[in-house]
Amino acid sequence: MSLPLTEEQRKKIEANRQKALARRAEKLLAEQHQKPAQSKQGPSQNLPRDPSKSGNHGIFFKQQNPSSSSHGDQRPQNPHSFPPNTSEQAKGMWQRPEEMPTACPSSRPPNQVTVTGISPPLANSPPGVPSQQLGHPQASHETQSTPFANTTHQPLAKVKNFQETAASSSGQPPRDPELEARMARPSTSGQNISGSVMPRTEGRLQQKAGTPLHRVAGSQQGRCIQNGERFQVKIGYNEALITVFKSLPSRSYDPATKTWNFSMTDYGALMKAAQRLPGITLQPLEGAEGHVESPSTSSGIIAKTGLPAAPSLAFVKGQCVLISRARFEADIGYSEDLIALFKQMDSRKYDVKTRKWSFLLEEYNKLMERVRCLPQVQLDPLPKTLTLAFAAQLQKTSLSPVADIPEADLSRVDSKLVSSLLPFQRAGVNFAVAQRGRLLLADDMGLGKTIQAICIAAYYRKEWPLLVVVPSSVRFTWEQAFRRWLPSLNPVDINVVVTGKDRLTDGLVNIVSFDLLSKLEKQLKPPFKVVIIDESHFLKNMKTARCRAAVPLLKVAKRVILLSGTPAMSRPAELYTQILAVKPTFFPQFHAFGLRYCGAKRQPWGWDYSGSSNLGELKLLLEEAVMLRRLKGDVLSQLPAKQRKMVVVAPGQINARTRAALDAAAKEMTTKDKTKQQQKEALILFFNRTAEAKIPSVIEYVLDLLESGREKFLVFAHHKVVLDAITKELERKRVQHIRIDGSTSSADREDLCQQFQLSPSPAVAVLSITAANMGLTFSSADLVVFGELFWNPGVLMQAEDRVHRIGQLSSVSIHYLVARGTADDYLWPLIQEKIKVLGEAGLSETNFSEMTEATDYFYKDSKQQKIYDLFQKSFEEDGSDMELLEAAESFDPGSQDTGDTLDESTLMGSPVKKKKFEFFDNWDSFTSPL
Ligand SMILES: Nc1ncnc2c1ncn2[C@@H]1O[C@H](COP(=O)(O)OP(=O)(O)OP(=O)(O)O)[C@@H](O)[C@H]1O
Repeated sequence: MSLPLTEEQRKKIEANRQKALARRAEKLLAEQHQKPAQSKQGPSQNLPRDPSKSGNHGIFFKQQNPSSSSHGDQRPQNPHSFPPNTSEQAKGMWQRPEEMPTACPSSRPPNQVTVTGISPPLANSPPGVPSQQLGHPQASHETQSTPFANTTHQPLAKVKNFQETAASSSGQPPRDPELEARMARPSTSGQNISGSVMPRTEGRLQQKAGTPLHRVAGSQQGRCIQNGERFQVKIGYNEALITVFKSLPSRSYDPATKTWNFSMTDYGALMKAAQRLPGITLQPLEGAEGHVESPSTSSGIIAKTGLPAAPSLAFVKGQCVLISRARFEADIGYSEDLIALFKQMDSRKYDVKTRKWSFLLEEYNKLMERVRCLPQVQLDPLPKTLTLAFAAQLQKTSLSPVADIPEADLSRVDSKLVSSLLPFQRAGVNFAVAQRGRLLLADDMGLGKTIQAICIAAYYRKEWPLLVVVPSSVRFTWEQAFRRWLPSLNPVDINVVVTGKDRLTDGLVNIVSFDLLSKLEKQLKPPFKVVIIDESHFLKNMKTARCRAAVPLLKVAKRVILLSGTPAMSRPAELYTQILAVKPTFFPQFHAFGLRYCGAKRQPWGWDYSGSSNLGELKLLLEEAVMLRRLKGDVLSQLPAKQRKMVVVAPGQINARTRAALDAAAKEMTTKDKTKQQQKEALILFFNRTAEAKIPSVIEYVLDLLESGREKFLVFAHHKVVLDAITKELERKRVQHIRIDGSTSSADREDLCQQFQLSPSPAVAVLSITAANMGLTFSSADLVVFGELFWNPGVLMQAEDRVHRIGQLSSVSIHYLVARGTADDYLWPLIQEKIKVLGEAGLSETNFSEMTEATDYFYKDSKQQKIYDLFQKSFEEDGSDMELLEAAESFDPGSQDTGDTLDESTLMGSPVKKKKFEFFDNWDSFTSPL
């Protein structure tokens, strides 16, 4: 009597049984591999029928691979894209060569062999062999020579039959039931092959469909490794696996490394076979997981129907993408015919890294014409806009990697302006003229977009009146710039629109803010022919009133000069309105633009355009026909180390009570019979009132800078009340900032300074002119804003040098905010005068008046002269500084009897929406012309 088996023994026996089972399966595979002919005629009715007996002589059909496109669902989504006479092919019907459409020249290269009479099941393109998706040149090469002849795939097909039967009956829906139904013609044997009918020879393998094979204990693990255009399998010895290896046509054994390697054409087949071998775990190639089809795909269909496995009737879909000024790429999955066609192109190039083919644009039309003759291929053309923009390259009239831009004739423009243009600015004007006065000038901040825009506009002076739309904080700066650069323009012809009651067309040059423009929309008829839009990214949102007012105006204008250092802060969608303004015909509908460049996705709630796609191509298109962008680093050698700019801030923002208080203080200073002390007190009051009056303008300017994408900058002010107001506003808007004033301890100063220096996100350093003008390094910023002026230029320059110091790699921009009708009227010329003197004495290397638009800022009438003299005298006397400093520190507007408290509603309220600047940060990492 035998003892009952222990649990352990039972397990061991079961494991052995499974092993034997597996061995037998592999043996069967091997036998079938070695005797394909017999197996076809053997007892199993499940095996693929011999096509030579099926009346399919002279078969020639195109390869399809339902999963070969790189665009998701690769099944023919648009039946209309097929030529009608090829619909049979699209349905998976086999065709004789003589039945092939003859309208198109054969896309097969002359050396391609069409094997007749043989249609082995998994010949060169087994359905589901994923390597075909990879567009591998070698794959195409190999498969061309013996398109359908390799019968050694049959055992693999058998493996598939066995495996896929299980999978397909395990509840997985077929990938394309329609296609499956079309293909499932009755087999000649009349045998309906279902998962439950298995070859008798498989013995125990005749398990019920859906019953998975058990993995045996002690499983073997290996991995696939890419090796150039082939891949290698690293795994220990396994008989069944070797059998599979030997069944693959591209196999090669390297005795040195004792490893097998294969062409990518066999990757999918191998992985599938390996997946089903008990005890074998093969780690796929990195990034190639998706290339192994699920067992329910077309190969599974063959297993079920018992049809002679046909070469796959794959449908490949893709698109053309521009990759340089001269070349385009076919972004599409593998198709043998397509590769054959590609190889006929003289300018073809294959990129091993991306596995994509590219061609010169001059071959574009030829290629597209021929691709149209491949019914299983849908290669979407380049957008029409691109073919128009690159027409010269398509017609082979220009293949230069950079656009040739002719020198514009600027003889009609003021010579003062023309002679001041830096070389890159001159190139900018040339580009604009070459674009017939329609462009987006997207130079980095501080590169002098203003001087270029004025020059471009002046080139079209005959077409004026000119409209200049700007953020309200810089209206007067623009006025000054016109005065400075176009001396031929009579100042009375410059019309700065300040209120909704002003006329928009009063001047030859009309300067208006975005917000007023939308209010004065009705006055835009007849339309302006020449328009400048400063900070054109303000138009990025089509839904805003400013955009609705500006875009129609720009579409009909003859010349459109858009200026922005940050045309898009985060995504390509933000560029749309600006492109529309410059080139209204390019993408008249946003959706087309969104599909191509915004990675548009359909969501349950509608389309999502917040992504990005084909950015390299977008960059090329913009550079060719819309935009010019230079970064500071590109032109650094042409830039001065410091660029100063006087920003005339809006007097309209000084409210009536503050204005009255200012006027009263000014009157005090000029009233006769005042003692020296009384005059000084009046001067201090004037200075303090100025601080108070400037607060809304300073805040508006700072917020405009943030909205324009300025990430890190310093704001200097003198009065505590101004510093308080700025920090309060930054807190309100949740903008990161630090503050250093007289009350900050030395230890804290260093910490705060470090915080600012290391901050990766936008940050503002709010600093006291007198308490933070030395000993601190803020070299991570390249912009300094002076919200207030200070009478001592030495102190200002020291403050400027917080950013302009060792560690600073860029040219530094300095903006001085100057308010008309305030103490600034006197302080600014005073500062310039002092610097001039210092310069003459060799003590200062810079001259403010040469660096700014302020040359004619100061209008000296007798009263102003008197005040100016008083300022000059007071600040030159010993001790005045101290008095003023103390007075400033103790100044509290609430305690003065003006009744003026800071009303938050008067402060600029535009929220700082977007701080991170990503899209254009990466601009230069996109494809650049070859
Ligand atoms: N060729 C030049 N000659 C003299 N000064 C110049 C020249 N180009 C620019 N500047 C000065 O450089 C400063 C910055 O120029 P501008 O304000 O036009 O730059 P921007 O590109 O518009 O910058 P942002 O984007 O910050 O507005 C101004 O003070 C301007 O006068």
